[in-house]
Amino acid sequence: MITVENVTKSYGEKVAVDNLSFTVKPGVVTGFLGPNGAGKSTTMRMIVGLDRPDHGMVTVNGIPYADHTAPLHQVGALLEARAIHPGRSAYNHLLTLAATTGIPRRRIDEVLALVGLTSVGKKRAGAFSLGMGQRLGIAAALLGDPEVVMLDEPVNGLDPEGIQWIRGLLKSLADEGRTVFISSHLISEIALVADHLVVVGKGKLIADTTVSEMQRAASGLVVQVRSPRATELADLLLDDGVSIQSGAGGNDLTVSGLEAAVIGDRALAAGLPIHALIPTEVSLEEAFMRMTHDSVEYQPTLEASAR
Ligand SMILES: Nc1ncnc2c1ncn2[C@@H]1O[C@H](COP(=O)(O)OP(=O)(O)OP(=O)(O)O)[C@@H](O)[C@H]1O
Repeated sequence: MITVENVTKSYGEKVAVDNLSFTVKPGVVTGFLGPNGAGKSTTMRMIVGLDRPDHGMVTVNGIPYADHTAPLHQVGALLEARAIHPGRSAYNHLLTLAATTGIPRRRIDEVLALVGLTSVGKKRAGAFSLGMGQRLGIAAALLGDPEVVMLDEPVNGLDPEGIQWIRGLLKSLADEGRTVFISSHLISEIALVADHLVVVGKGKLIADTTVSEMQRAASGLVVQVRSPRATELADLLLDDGVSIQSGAGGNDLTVSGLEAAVIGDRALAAGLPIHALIPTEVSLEEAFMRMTHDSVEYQPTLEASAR
């Protein structure tokens, strides 16, 4: 279990994490999602004590990381900045980590097998592909047989087979009762591997939800409506948070911000006929973009996005 409570962290004037609170529970894969610069890596660094909150508290299994007597058994982390000596073999890289933390040698063979690198364990890590490098990073994170596994952008750059592999691995770690916490700035990546989502933007919590709830909430809110009295209906529905676009024929409306049932009820109450009422499927990408639009730190300028 990871608990982040009212955490704020600034670098100079820049507020990287802003009064953030959430809990990551054991037994499920939780995705940590947000646009670039949202504060994900900063939060993860605070979880493993590489950075200190200015305010608030971060605990792992009830106590701050630094206060654990055997922290590698508590949290295994793969953070973005990986330091692997390119001339060293995968085995020796893990041996160095194990030796400095009192982990027995046999565990190295176990984690190499777990990530599918047994046959290349003696090869130079410098010759590894991106996917093999990711596997080695994950092997290092699992070395201490940790209760909490935390990986920063683990799917980044993996091919479909690699993604499928990591999905299976993360699910099996969660099924063993571990806490699994992974970050990404792409919802398409995280939806493939996570069940629960913590969404942040500009250092603040935007949503603490499941992938399916997020899809459902976003999907229901764009509705295609057809009515021979569309203009009157549009006037009736228009309100704060509701946007309406008219179709070319004059009878069609695209209503965002109201559920189909509410539109139907209001039309009935006003005696306006409805000929079609169709909730539109919104992709997860669109749901995520809507949710985080105001929190994207580096918006493309109109000129750049038009190019
Ligand atoms: N050591 C630092 N010094 C100054 N500013 C920093 C430092 N670390 C992070 N920041 C700033 O804090 C904000 C949050 O950065 P962070 O790396 O935590 O975001 P992120 O969500 O992990 O982004 P990404 O998806 O791009 O990795 C950014 O604006 C970043 O520039």
